[in-house]
Amino acid sequence: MDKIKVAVSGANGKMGQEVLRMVINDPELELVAAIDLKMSAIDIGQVIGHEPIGINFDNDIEQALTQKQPDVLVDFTNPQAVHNNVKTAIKYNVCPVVGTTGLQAEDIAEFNRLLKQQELGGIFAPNFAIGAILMMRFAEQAAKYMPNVEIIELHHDQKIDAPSGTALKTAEMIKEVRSSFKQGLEDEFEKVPGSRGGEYDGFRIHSVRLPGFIAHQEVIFGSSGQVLTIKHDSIHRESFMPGVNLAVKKVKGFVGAIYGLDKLID
Ligand SMILES: NC(=O)C1=CN([C@@H]2O[C@H](COP(=O)(O)OP(=O)(O)OC[C@H]3O[C@@H](n4cnc5c(N)ncnc54)[C@H](OP(=O)(O)O)[C@@H]3O)[C@@H](O)[C@H]2O)C=CC1
Ligand SMILES: O=C(O)C1=N[C@H](C(=O)O)C[C@H](O)C1
Repeated sequence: MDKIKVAVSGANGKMGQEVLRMVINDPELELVAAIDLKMSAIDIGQVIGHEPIGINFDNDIEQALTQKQPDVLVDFTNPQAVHNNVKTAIKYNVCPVVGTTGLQAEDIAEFNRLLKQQELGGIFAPNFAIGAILMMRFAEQAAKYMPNVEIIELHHDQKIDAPSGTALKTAEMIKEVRSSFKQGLEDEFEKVPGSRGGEYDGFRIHSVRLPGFIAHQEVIFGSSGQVLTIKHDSIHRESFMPGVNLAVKKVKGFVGAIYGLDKLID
């Protein structure tokens, strides 16, 4: 069987390096391009404790994709870079597997349209960790019975976007099953602006950013005389790799955009 040819954008980032290791260690996959800013100054082989690879591209996604003709582009960059990367991938018939967060519903809709035009599949997953996917599913189930809810997400202090993509996806899933209403007192006021967090469909999302954290989320449900907390912790970025690996292997099997890894799991 032919190996799946994989290009990685954001290759020198925290997630990108983990993806390079995962791809290199899977005999069914072939790493063909590592794309990042200032890439030519870096020995990416050394960065990930591997012999020199010699497939570095300096943020020239077009050159990387035309020269190396990958089957799949895995993108872990930032909310500014991801649009152009995805559109370029689709233009060159490369299936995008995107972990980058900060995308809006309109972006996914546009990617879906472009993917369908080219008869390609694409996966856009705010969280690739199976534990986080279960946490979101359990929260969705709980919200049917306990509609008073708040989300607290906690991440490392290098994270650009807030709330996290995971918190937003959780909120969207809760909104689907919860009758919309505003929680708390009508005349509630904040003595320190922002102290009650961001409001989404009448409930609150809180974002904590501190060194020491990787990626964590609690979904807290309260009702009369009881509290239910559903909590997930990614304590290493390895936690995301089985999900990325699954997405890389499945993305050529359908047409259009899938939003959320839960759609690939029974
Ligand atoms: N879906 C999931 O399961 C997960 C998603 N994420 C998301 O993935 C994204 C990346 O996270 P993380 O690895 O921690 O971030 P990092 O900042 O560590 O990595 C991002 C990398 O992308 C590079 N970059 C910036 N612009 C471009 C571009 N135009 N082309 C190629 N590379 C570029 C950056 O370079 P430079 O530093 O020089 O700017 C950096 O090396 C975030 O959006 C985060 O929320 C993170 C973890 C899990
Ligand atoms: O930036 C991160 O680190 C993470 N980002 C994703 C998000 O925004 O939900 C996934 C995970 O939480 C780690």
